[in-house]
This record gives sequence, C-alpha cells and structure tokens, in this order.
Amino acid sequence: MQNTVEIRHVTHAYKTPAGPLPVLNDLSLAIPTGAFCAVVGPSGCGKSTLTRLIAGLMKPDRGEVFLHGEPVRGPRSTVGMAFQNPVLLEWRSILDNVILPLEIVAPRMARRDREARARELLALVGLEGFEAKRPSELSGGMRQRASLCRAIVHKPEVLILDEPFGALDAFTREDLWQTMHALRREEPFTTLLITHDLRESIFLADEVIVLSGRPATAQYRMDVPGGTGRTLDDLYTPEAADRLNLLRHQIQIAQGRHEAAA
Ligand SMILES: Nc1ncnc2c1ncn2[C@@H]1O[C@H](COP(=O)(O)OP(=O)(O)OP(=O)(O)O)[C@@H](O)[C@H]1O
Repeated sequence: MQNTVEIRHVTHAYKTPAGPLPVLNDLSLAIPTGAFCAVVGPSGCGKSTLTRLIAGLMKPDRGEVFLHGEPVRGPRSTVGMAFQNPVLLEWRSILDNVILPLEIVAPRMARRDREARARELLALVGLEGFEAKRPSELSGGMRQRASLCRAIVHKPEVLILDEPFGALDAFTREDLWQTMHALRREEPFTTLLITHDLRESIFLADEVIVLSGRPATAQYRMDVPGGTGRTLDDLYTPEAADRLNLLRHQIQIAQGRHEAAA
C-alpha cells in the first residue's frame, strides 16, 4: 500500500533563550493512504510539533517529511487541519466558513459548485438548516462539526486533527467520533489524529502510536482492527479493555522517561 505521509528519521530542537530544546529524536512513522493514525503521548512531548512539520509550517533539523513521496519543503494548502478551538470566522456564515479552503485551493471553481460541496458535507454531519447561521449561534459541538467540514471540503491529501474533540463534553465527543466514521465511509481520507484520549484513539484509528517523553520517538505501535464499522459498544469489550490497559501502561512508561528528562 502507498504511504501518504512518511516521516523519516526526524530530529528537531527549538531554539530558546536557554539553549536548544530537543523535541523530536529520530522519529519515523508512515501513514498508508486512506488510513487513520492516532498519536498519543505525554503532554509537551512534541505531538503538535509533528503536525507542523507535516503541514510544512516548519522544517526539521534532520530527517525528512514526505507527502505522497514528495519531500515537504513549505506550507501545503492541500493539508486539512482542525484544532481543539474551531476558529471559525464570525463575520462569515457557517456555509461560507466551510467554503473558505475552496476559495484558496480552487479559486476557479464556480460559487454554485463550492456551495453544493459545502452543503453536502454539512448535511453529512447533521448541520443541514444551519448553513446561514453565524458561528456564535451554534453549540461547541456543532461548531466543531462545521470545522471538520471545512478541514475536508477541498479533499486534502492529509487531514490533521490536533485534539479536535478535547474541549467537548463526553456525549458530544462520542457523537462526533461516530460522525468521523460516517465521514470516512463517504470520503476515505488519510488522517493523523493527536489526542490525549485513549478511548478516542482505539475507537477512531487503524493504528495508535505512543510517543516517548521529550525528545520524542515512536515508543510503541498498536494496530486496531474494525475500521469505520466500530460501534461505541466495541469500547466496552474485554479486547478493548486490554488495548486500553496496554496503551495506558505505555503512556506511563513514556511519562516516566518524560519526567526523568524534564
Ligand atoms: N515555537 C516554539 N519555541 C520554543 N519551544 C517550543 C515552541 N513550540 C513548542 N515548544 C516546546 O516544545 C515542546 C513540545 O511542544 P508541542 O506543542 O509539540 O508538544 P505537545 O506534545 O503537542 O504538547 P501538549 O500535549 O501539551 O499539547 C514543549 O516543551 C513546548 O513548550
């Protein structure tokens, strides 16, 4: 299978007034086309740094990042991103917020076609009828749904999700997990999810990678079967409990190293 994302032996340190802060150490990982990869790890270990490298917002000190086999040399408009805070533009309607990436990536696309594409996605995530609303008129969960639509409206090469469900209440979060599966069934995309929620990682991802403490490397990998056919009930099986225990144990190991290195 072809890899959409490949990180090869990436090492990076931030320059700080106190000297270099090593964040990533010889990190390698690959996300096959169409796969969903979750990255978990101790707070501050370098997860968001990884997303910036893939999006081309930063260059690593050593190693290379590839998208579809091409080295990433600068910012890529073909990467879709969604964060914990949806950052929707208040002066635009929900529909116009979702359309925004198409204005940048496909400026010649007819307004009619852009709208149709955005409406189709909004309907898929249950926001039909809210197209004309302003972001502040929607709940946090609804805003995050709109933000997910905006992140995939231009069919990005890779979707990067940096804790997009972290600020939501437990029920809304589980709703959105199911929405993610529904979206993936309709439009298979390649995803990297950063999360602190181990249940979320095994519900959504095909592979979970545990990063070690800073400077981070890939400490542990787990394949999770089931794909988008999983239901919330699958989180309450003995197999799921075993997986969660294993991951929790790995995070504890990572935190131990992390604390020792801090
Ligand atoms: N621009 C920067 N300059 C200097 N240090 C930075 C910069 N960005 C991040 N850092 C530091 O690098 C380390 C890794 O940051 P990063 O945001 O990648 O971690 P993270 O794993 O995403 O954290 P969290 O889980 O808390 O969101 C942290 O110690 C952070 O303070």
